[in-house]
Amino acid sequence: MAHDAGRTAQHTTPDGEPPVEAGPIDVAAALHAWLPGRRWFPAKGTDASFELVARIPFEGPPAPAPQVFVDVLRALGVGPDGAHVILQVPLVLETTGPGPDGPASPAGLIAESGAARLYDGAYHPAFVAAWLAAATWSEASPVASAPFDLRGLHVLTGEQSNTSVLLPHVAGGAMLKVLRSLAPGQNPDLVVPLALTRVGWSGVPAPYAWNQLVVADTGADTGAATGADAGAEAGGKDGHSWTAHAGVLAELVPDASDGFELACDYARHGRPFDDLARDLGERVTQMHAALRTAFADELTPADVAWLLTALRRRVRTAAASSSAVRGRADRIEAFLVHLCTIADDAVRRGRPLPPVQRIHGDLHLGQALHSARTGWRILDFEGEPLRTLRERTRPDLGERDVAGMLRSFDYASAVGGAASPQWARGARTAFLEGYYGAGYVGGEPGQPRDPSLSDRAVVLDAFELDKALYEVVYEERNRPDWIAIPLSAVDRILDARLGSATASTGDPSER
Ligand SMILES: Nc1ncnc2c1ncn2[C@@H]1O[C@H](COP(=O)(O)OP(=O)(O)O)[C@@H](O)[C@H]1O
Ligand SMILES: O=P(O)(O)O[C@H]1O[C@H](CO)[C@@H](O[C@H]2O[C@H](CO)[C@@H](O)[C@H](O)[C@H]2O)[C@H](O)[C@H]1O
Repeated sequence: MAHDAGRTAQHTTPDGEPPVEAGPIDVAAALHAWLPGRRWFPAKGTDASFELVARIPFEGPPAPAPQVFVDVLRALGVGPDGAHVILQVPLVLETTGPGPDGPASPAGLIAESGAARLYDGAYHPAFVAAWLAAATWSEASPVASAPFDLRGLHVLTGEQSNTSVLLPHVAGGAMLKVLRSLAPGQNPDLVVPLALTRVGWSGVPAPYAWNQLVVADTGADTGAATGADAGAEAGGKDGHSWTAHAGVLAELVPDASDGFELACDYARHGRPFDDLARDLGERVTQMHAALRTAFADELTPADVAWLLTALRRRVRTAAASSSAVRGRADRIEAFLVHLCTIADDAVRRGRPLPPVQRIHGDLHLGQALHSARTGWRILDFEGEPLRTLRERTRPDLGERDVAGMLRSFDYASAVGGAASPQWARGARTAFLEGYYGAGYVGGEPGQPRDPSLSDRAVVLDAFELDKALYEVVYEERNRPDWIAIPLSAVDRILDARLGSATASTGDPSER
């Protein structure tokens, strides 16, 4: 996008160029106070430090309309293994009122001083209008062009890693997802749904439009917002500048319920979730088939040794940040040795694992929307936010997604307050029947009928354990009150495979 150099001449760089003319508002100080309290900030409660990587202006109506820009920040030491995380903060600075696109929601106000107001762009129609005008639109999207009808703009609240903005009147109804963490190159949350819709799978909301940021990490010019072709290699690092997908506009799924809220509600009222879980299992099978078609070049034979190495590495990562995980390290290692024996045995008997393939990577009930009209739709292909992009997009066994969903039934049972463990057991079995089909149905409760699926059951246990360990770290950082949910799952899985332990850590509060 060619930006309006006249209007955006105040953009800045970390090297001390003049800041956006924010009047009396010190943007850096305002962000420093505001960011750590955001749900999408990667490490709550830490005294994180930030550096401004780039300030990127968006085109918009001329002054005195509000200034629209994106601050790209490096938050230090808050990412996987203490790495830094690059954050995107779209901002709107009003100096003489809201401007032609209308007022922002007061919930988006970051700071004010005199007549000047600084807003989180996701809450401000000036940012959304500028974003839509700069976007690349997919061939599959309904016709949409400026001026956009932004009536009803509404930012969703909830447990989100990004920020979703409901736009009921854009392109017949759409959801704009502002990605908060940026990683150079292609973002799977755009590329995967685009590829799935292009192979004709309708189980995912179709992406309508997207934007990319070109970030100049050093030097005088800071970058530009573009709607580059998502099908083309998005570049990544290139000398001093790099590109990253920064947001996606997707088809709105109307009248849909969030899968986690729905399941909690069923659990709360003691209503079996089995039928919905079975349908969801079928949907996930279809998703894996569509992913194999869309990413056929990624199908590779599973390498058991590699899988084990990856599991061990992830256990180490979890143990490094959680004493509760460290206290269970010996039993976890014993479980991995047990897994190794079973895997070797399966290979000897001519029952190798299926090939690895592109998967969802962070599948749970909150990533599934249910509507009476279209059944289950799957969302959010970004992978686990605490992992590196490379790890998140690596081909893997479909069982990782299956295990993610199984963990979610456990969470729904705990959070919804199911009266009996049978609620989660019923949902698990039905989901597995839906996923594995005839090979699963008719076995002992919770066990597959087809013996070759027993090996997969061990793999499922391993992935459930892996996910529960990830959740322990996730909950420690985000919802410490919920840590008992994954920790008790860790103990349950280890006990079931190794026999029960008298005390894993000695600290009952950790169980
Ligand atoms: N296309 C859509 N149609 C309707 N609701 C959606 C759509 N996309 C997302 N949502 C809602 O927004 C929530 C967050 O979306 P998600 O993609 O999971 O974001 P995050 O990465 O922030 O977790 C979902 O749980 C769902 O309730
Ligand atoms: O949806 P995100 O990509 O932001 O995923 C992260 O946050 C999830 C919570 O919102 C977290 O999921 C965990 O909690 C869910 C209930 O809130 C539960 O259904 C999941 O099974 C559980 O893993 C997810 O792990 C995290 O990556």
